Amino acid sequence: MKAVAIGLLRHGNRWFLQRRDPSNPVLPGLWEFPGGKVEEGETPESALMRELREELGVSLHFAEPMPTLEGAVRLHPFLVRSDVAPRTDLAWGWFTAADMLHLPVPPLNLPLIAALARIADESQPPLADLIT
Ligand SMILES: Nc1nc2c([nH]c(=O)n2[C@@H]2O[C@H](COP(=O)(O)OP(=O)(O)OP(=O)(O)O)[C@@H](O)[C@H]2O)c(=O)[nH]1
Repeated sequence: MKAVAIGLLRHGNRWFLQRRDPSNPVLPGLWEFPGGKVEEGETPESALMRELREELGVSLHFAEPMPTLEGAVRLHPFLVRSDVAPRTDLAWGWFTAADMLHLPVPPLNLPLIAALARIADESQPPLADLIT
C-alpha cells in the first residue's frame, strides 16, 4: 500500500489546506493537507520534510507523528510547527475543523479532521480560567 506523509500546519485553531489541481486525475479539486508519497529509502518524517520544502518552501523545526490512517493509502499525519508562511501555486487557506466539514476532502481525512477539532478544543483555556 502506498504510504503518504502529510503535515498539519497550525495557526491558532486553523489548519493549512491546499486544493488539489482540478485537472489532476486523482481526487481533482479536493482540499488536502500538504505532503506526498513516501519514496523508497525514506522514513515518513523525511518524506514530510522533503515534500514541505518542495511544495511550500517550509523547513521544519519539529514534526509530531499522529496515528496512521489506512484506506486507499496509508496516511502518516504529523503535527508541524513552523513560523514560515507557506507559499504554493495551488489555491490554499487556513481553516477550522468545522470549516473543513463543508469542503470536499479525501474520505481518509474525515477521522483526522474530527481529531483536529478535539485538539483545538483541548488547547483552549478552561472557561473558568477566563472568567476569574
Ligand atoms: N497530500 C495529501 N494526500 C492525501 C491526503 N489525504 C489523502 O487521502 N491523500 C492521498 O494520498 C495520495 C497522495 O499521493 P501523492 O502526493 O503522491 O499524489 P498523487 O497520487 O497525485 O501522486 P503523484 O506523485 O504522481 O502526483 C493521494 O492518493 C491522495 O488522495 C492529504 O490530506 N494530503
